[in-house]
Order: sequence, then C-alpha cells, then structure tokens
Amino acid sequence: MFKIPFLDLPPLRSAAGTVRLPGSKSISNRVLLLAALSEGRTVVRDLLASDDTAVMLDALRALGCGVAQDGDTVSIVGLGGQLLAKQAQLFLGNAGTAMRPLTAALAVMAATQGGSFEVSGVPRMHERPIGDLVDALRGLGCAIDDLGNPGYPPLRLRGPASLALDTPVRVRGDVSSQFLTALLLALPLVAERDIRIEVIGELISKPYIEITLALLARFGIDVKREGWSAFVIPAGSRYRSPGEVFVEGDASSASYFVGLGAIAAADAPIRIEGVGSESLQGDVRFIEAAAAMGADVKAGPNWLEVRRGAWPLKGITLDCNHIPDAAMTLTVMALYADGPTTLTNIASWRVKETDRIAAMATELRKLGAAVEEGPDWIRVQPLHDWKAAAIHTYDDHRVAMCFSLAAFNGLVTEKAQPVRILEPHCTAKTFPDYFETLFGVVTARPDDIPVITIDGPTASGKGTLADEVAKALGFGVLDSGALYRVTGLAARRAGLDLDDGTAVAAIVPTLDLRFADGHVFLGQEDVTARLRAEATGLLASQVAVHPAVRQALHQWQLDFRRLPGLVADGRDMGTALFPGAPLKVFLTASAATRAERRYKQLISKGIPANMESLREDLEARDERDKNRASSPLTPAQDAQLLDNSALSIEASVDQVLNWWQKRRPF
Ligand SMILES: Nc1ncnc2c1ncn2[C@@H]1O[C@H](COP(=O)(O)OP(=O)(O)O)[C@@H](O)[C@H]1O
Ligand SMILES: Nc1ccn([C@@H]2O[C@H](COP(=O)(O)OP(=O)(O)O)[C@@H](O)[C@H]2O)c(=O)n1
Repeated sequence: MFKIPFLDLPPLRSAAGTVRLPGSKSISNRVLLLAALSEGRTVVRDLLASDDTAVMLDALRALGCGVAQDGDTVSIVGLGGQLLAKQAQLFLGNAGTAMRPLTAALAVMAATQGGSFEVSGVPRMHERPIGDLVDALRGLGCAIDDLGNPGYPPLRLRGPASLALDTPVRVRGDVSSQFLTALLLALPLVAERDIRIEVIGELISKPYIEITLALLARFGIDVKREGWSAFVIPAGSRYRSPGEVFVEGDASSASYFVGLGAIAAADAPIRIEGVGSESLQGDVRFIEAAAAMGADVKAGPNWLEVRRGAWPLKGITLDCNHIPDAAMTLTVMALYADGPTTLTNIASWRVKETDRIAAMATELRKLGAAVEEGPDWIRVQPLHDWKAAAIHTYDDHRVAMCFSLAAFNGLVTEKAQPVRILEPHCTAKTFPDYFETLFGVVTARPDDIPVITIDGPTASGKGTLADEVAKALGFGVLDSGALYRVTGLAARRAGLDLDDGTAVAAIVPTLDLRFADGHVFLGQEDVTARLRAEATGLLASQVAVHPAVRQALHQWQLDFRRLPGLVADGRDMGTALFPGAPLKVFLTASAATRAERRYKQLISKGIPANMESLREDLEARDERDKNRASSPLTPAQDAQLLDNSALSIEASVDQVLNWWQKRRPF
C-alpha cells in the first residue's frame, strides 16, 4: 500500500495481463456478521483484508466471538444468537457495511436479552444518515439513544425492551438499501413468528439486497419476497453455519480494470479473476455499461477479459441505480468518449464516503473537463485539452481508484499529463494494493517514468537520502553501488584478477541477485552485511574502473526504471545512466564529516573501525572514482549541488523534495 501524502502517476500508455481481485467488501462484511450470529464455527476464505473488514472483526471480537485469522482465511466461532458480552463500545471507522447491520443486530439482541452497546465511527460516519434504520427499529420497539445528532451515529442500543413483532416493520428503501439489509440480517434473531418487513418508497440498489438474500440462504434463512416491496422472515428461522464460505472477488473493484481494458488494452486483454457471470454481486453488470461505451468484454463463470473495442469510447446515457458504486468509473471513462455521458438515478452517491457527485464533478473539472451535475445525475463531456491535476480523494477509495484511469490521457492528446492522487492509502478501504496491482498490468514510456538521481562520493549520505526520498514519493530505489559491490565480491570469490575487466564483466550475467525487504541475496546467501563492509567497497571501486564492467551493468540498472518512479543512487546516475532525469542531485560533505559518519555507522553495527584509516580509504576511493576514464565521479552539468556537511538527514530530504516539487506541474 502507498502510505504517502500523494502518488504521482506518470502518463500511462497501455495495459495487458491478469489481475486477481481482493474479496468483495459487501460479501465479506455480511458473511462475517452472519458467521458471528450463527452457532458453531464458520471458515471464511478469500476474505477482503481492508479497513472495513478490520473494524468488523474488531467489533466481533469485542462481542465475544472467537476470531482466528490466517492470511485471507478467518475462522469465526459464532454467538448462536446469544449475547456473550452485554456491554461494548464499538468503533466502526467509516464502514457503513459494519455500522448499519451491527446497529440492527445489537438493537434487537439488546431488546430481547438486555445490554447496552455504543456504536460510533470517524467524523464522516457521523454525517452519514442512519435515521431511517433507527426509525424502523424504534417502530419495532427497540430502545435507541442518539448520542450525537439525531438520525446519525453515534448511537446507544439498549435493552431489555419489548418488541412488537406482530406488526410489519416499515423501512425506507429510497435512500440506502443498507437499512433493509440490516433488518434482513438482524430479524432472523427474533423470528419466533413470521416477521414482515415493508419497504417505503422505491427500493434502490436492489442487487445489494439480492446479495443479502443469497447469503441469508447460505446461512439457513429462506426469506419470502413479495416483489421488492415486502419481505417475510419465516417463523422459526435460525442461523446455521454452512461451515465454509468462499468470498468472491469485489465486482466494484473490477470496474477499474474493466475501464482500464476498455481504454488501454489495445492488443492483449486485461484478464480479471475473481468475478464473472456467476457473481452474486450486482456491480458485475458494470460490464454491460462498459460494453455500451465500447469495451470488448468476455465473461466466464468467475473471470472477465476486457479489451478495447470502440475507440474513442462512446458517450452513453444510463440509469445507474443497479450499479451505484461501479458507475463512478464511467465518469472517468467518459473523458475518453466521443460525446457526453449522462448518469442518472445516482442520488445515493451523495451519502456515501463523501458526496460522490460533488467530488467527481470537482475533480473532473480540475483535469479540464466540462461537467454538469444535479441532485441525482451527472453529465461529463469528453476531454481533449487535459491539465495536470492533483486529485483530492476525500478519504474515498473509489475516487482514488477511478482517477487512476485519467493517467491514460496520452492516448488522446499530444501533451500527456501526469495525475497526482492525494492520500492514495484511502484505497485501503477495499483494495489496499490497488496501485501496486495497477502498476503490474500497465506500461509507460521509460522517459515518462520520473527518475531522481543522487550521485556523490562515499559516505556523503546518498543511500540514506535516496531511501528517504523514495519512501516519501512511493518510488523504487536503485542502489547502483550494490551492483558494483556484488560484482567485486563475486569476482574476488571466483579468484579473478580484478584488473582483468573482460573477465570480471563476464561474471555479471551469472549473478543471481535479489533485493528483498532491505536485504540483498546472492543466490540463497544473504550478503547484505558483507556487501556493506568497507573492504567490499574497495573491491567495488577497483572493478568499477573497467568500461566492460560498467557496460555489463548498464541495462540492468536501466531496468530499475519502473512505475511509479525511481531514485537512483551512485556515481554516474545523472551523467551516464539517466542523463534526462528531471532532477539530479550531487551530494557532498567534507572528507572529515564523511569519515566520521562512516565511523559511527560501522561502530553502531558492531563493526570495528578506525577513523584515520577510514578517512584514508575514502580519500583513496574518491581519487579513483574521480579520475577514472570511464564515467568518473563528477556532477552532471544540470545537477543541484548539495553539501550536507552541516545539514541533518531530514533537512537534506526536505531540500530534495522541495526541488522535486518545483519541477512538478501540480
Ligand atoms: N545529512 C546527514 N547528516 C548526518 N548524518 C548523515 C547524513 N546523511 C547520512 N548520514 C549518515 O551517514 C552515514 C553514511 O550514509 P550513507 O547513506 O550510507 O552514505 P553513502 O550511501 O553516500 O555511502 C549513515 O550512517 C547515515 O545515517
Ligand atoms: N554508479 C556507481 C556506483 C558505485 N560505483 C563504484 O562502487 C563503489 C561502491 O559504491 P557505493 O555507492 O556502494 O559506495 P558508498 O558510497 O556507499 O561507499 C564506489 O566507490 C564506486 O567506485 C560506481 O562506480 N558507479
């Protein structure tokens, strides 16, 4: 996950390959609650790991359920409808799929068994309406206290209270279908007699109710339905665990990759595994909308394959009531269309993680798009003159994921623009590794992938600075010195004459080198400590003088230029490897400062060191690096010089990030 303030997407050009989707959020949280309410153990496989499922699991633990987690498999020992804890304070973050059903389940259980439960969330959750559900539960006889603004969380659910089960429970269905879902999940707990639920108003988001009904059936509850206006939970209904449940991939998350295929899979398709024609989730019907815009979609039972069909895409007018979440993706696809796209019947967008109609309109306009909006509709015009924009994401995972598709603007305009996604970690709600997954199936022109080069003499702090800058920007790191070090080490171990450049260069293609979690492996051996030894640094500088060795390492180093960007640390990064890099830093510090730093660094790692000989070694290495004929250590003409003798690490990092920001169009 990119836990950084912003992630810059360079212009992207094409897409192909396979993605496996994380588990569906809607199914995951419903299944967890159903398992918790059932008797016995339920093993839930392929569960979504996300903020929303984490708060649900925490809540279930607080209620006394047995929860054992092993990767994406969770085993739940349910309550069998009997409260173990009679009091709890449950913090439910911004998870509507936890807040609504837990409110209903705890309200009816507190009423029949006694107890007091408080449910709360983040500030945005306290702005998301729940009054219609509270009204329905109060109508049934539940005791519910508003702890904040009436009609919004936080709430206290109290009992005992007597429930009027003989009169129909009435709930509004035209604001959010989650209120009906919450009642459908809760009322089997008290179904001594038939319980009738009547929906007031036109029910929206019906496919989500279909998911609820299908999952209730898996847990032994056979709800009778009268159209979409009334539902009856039969007397004697009782939750029974099915033992094992597989969570299907998230169909709403699939929409970004369907959109991706439609826009950018001009040759091979994007294959999406985890959802398909047999999915329970209504959002899988997004593929019909995408097809109407021109996507070429094939569907198997649990997979989709999407490639570009019509290009430019076709503008459409669509009632999106059946695909409320996935439909957001259409607004960004609309930028690549041949005419306007109008989405209607999307009032529910206004009460989601943020007001999504306002959010999409505002951010699309930042890209330069003409957008109109109404209470329950949005219209987006195709875009030709794109602007580089920093997209605000409103702590809304879907806004962040949708706008990644704007990075393909280079397919429709000469002046391709990067896109900045602010707070990209908000995707953790449903798809923590969304951007990593995206980068696995898209390509950019190498020249478009930003590189920051940091060159300079030994112990000037290049490695430290490179790591910190890369961390702040979500970029990868090339520690080119490690490649020279490993070459020197392997050559020495092979008994080669280090002055024989051709022989040393020949060893390079045989090196099985791997970087993992801050460690370097040569074959199976962890050579991290060995590589950092000063003696190995000297070997490196000996083999680095040979043009043949430098040539042998050239392409390997260029291959580190991967999405979303690279910080390259070495001696010739700005001069020889990445001469076009948009920011080059030449880092220096006085020899005395560097010797002292290296001394402290070695001592802190328990490696004995002597300041005088360290200084002699580093000066000898400086001399060799500066005076060799091939790629000598020298600042690139356009490098920013940074002498950090008197600067802290933080100050150096800030300086480089400042220079970087000045070069960005945002
Ligand atoms: N600006 C700085 N101020 C103080 N110490 C620093 C600074 N930059 C780096 N160091 C320290 O100096 C040592 C050498 O830094 P390192 O990044 O390994 O240098 P290089 O990669 O240039 O050889 C490390 O212990 C690091 O923490
Ligand atoms: N791009 C690079 C990186 C390292 N090197 C050589 O490899 C040696 C070790 O590099 P390093 O970056 O690991 O060394 P330190 O600066 O960390 O001491 C340097 O002294 C250079 O001689 C190089 O020639 N070109």
